[in-house]
Amino acid sequence: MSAPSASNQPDLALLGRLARIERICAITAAAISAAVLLLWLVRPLLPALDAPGWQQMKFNTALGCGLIALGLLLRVPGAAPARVRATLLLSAVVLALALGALFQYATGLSLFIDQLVVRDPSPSLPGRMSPQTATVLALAAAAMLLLRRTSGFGARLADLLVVALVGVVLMLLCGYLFRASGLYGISGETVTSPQSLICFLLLAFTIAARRALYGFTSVLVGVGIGSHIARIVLPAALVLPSVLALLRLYASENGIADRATSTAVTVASQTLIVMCLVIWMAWRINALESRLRHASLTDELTGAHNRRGFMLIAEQALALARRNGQSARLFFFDLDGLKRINDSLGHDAGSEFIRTMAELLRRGFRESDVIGRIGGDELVALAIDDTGDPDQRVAALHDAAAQLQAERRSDYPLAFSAGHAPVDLTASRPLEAALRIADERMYANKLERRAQRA
Ligand SMILES: Nc1nc2c(ncn2[C@@H]2O[C@H](COP(=O)(O)OP(=O)(O)OP(=O)(O)O)[C@@H](O)[C@H]2O)c(=O)[nH]1
Repeated sequence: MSAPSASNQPDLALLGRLARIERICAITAAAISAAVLLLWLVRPLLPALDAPGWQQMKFNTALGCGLIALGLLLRVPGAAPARVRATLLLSAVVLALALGALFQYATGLSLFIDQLVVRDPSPSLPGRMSPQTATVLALAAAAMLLLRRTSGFGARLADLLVVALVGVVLMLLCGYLFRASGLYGISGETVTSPQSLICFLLLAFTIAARRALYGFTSVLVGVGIGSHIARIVLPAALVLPSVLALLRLYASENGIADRATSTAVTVASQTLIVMCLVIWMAWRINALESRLRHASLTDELTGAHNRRGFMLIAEQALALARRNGQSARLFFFDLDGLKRINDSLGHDAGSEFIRTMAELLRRGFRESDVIGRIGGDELVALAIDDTGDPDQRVAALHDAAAQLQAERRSDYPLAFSAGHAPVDLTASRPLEAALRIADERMYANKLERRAQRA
């Protein structure tokens, strides 16, 4: 995995909510497994419990689910090393049980693990978990063993195991939903019971969510734009195919529509929904991108463009002016005595001075002119098609500053030095050249004002 970027940082509030849901899922799976284990243990004493149903979940399956759930409850982030070791031990026991069952199916040999604790009255393969159940438990246990790997082969294997686990459990769920019995029971004796399926769903969700702290699925809990979009689109991607397929099944089974019609309607609806989702995603990404773009080009203190924003927008304004045959003039302002104000009245007063100057420029120039703060106390304005006298404009700004100072009874003079230069639109780098000249003239003005004060 690549190094975590700012966008991949986890959303902590979301992680907190997810942790609560994980806990509920793990506790529910543990409770179902414990109930089934208890029934198996008391069954010899209470023959009435021999009614079929609950026994479909074998003792070893319930034990495996219970141990995985217990491991998830013990191995919360930041758990003590002893708890981590206990979890690894529990996972290893489940892995051994599951692989043992698969070995028995593959070889026909018996490892005597099926009825190790309780006796199962089933006539065929008593006590043996189904192959698909053994697969789920083996994947879950192996994923638990590698749950916290963040790099290298172990991390990739953990991610692969989690994807495989979710895939197998989804296959079982869809088998039930669409009555494709071959998916959840190869034969009558090797059926995954509904109670097992519920446990598998809860455990697969919890393991995948827990892995989100360390691996592939971490993108789903990040603060970035991609994570945000994925969180909204993923539920639709998970649920939509099943809902449409179920509707199609219902329509054709109840004679509402023939197979061809229901297929056509399903495909058309799916296409329409996916199309709307893609368009919505594009809108959302563009909106988030422009917010980011705006933030990266804006000076937080004044709301004017920062240096990068000013250069970008001013270049565009100049290109337009060149095309329209308009003139342009650049004004350069530098606050007087900001350091002294900072030192005597505090940084907040200094920042307020900068904000006030930006406000004065906003009022003194047209909305279509480009205003920016390109340095600590340096502000600039690009005036397009400005036919007025630039010195008069600067004088008007000094007057406005003096008036504001009187109105606010400001503790310091709202004083600034200014320089301006016409932008030569035929030059190779007109903006940079005008900035340099206007800066030099501003500095000359600053020396003049200092000399006047002295
Ligand atoms: N409060 C505040 N101060 C800032 C900010 N950015 C830069 N400064 C300060 O502005 C001061 C600028 O110092 P100088 O360039 O010497 O400018 P000056 O004190 O206005 O001096 P003259 O330009 O010669 O009048 C520095 O002390 C910076 O730390 C800001 O965002 N807020």
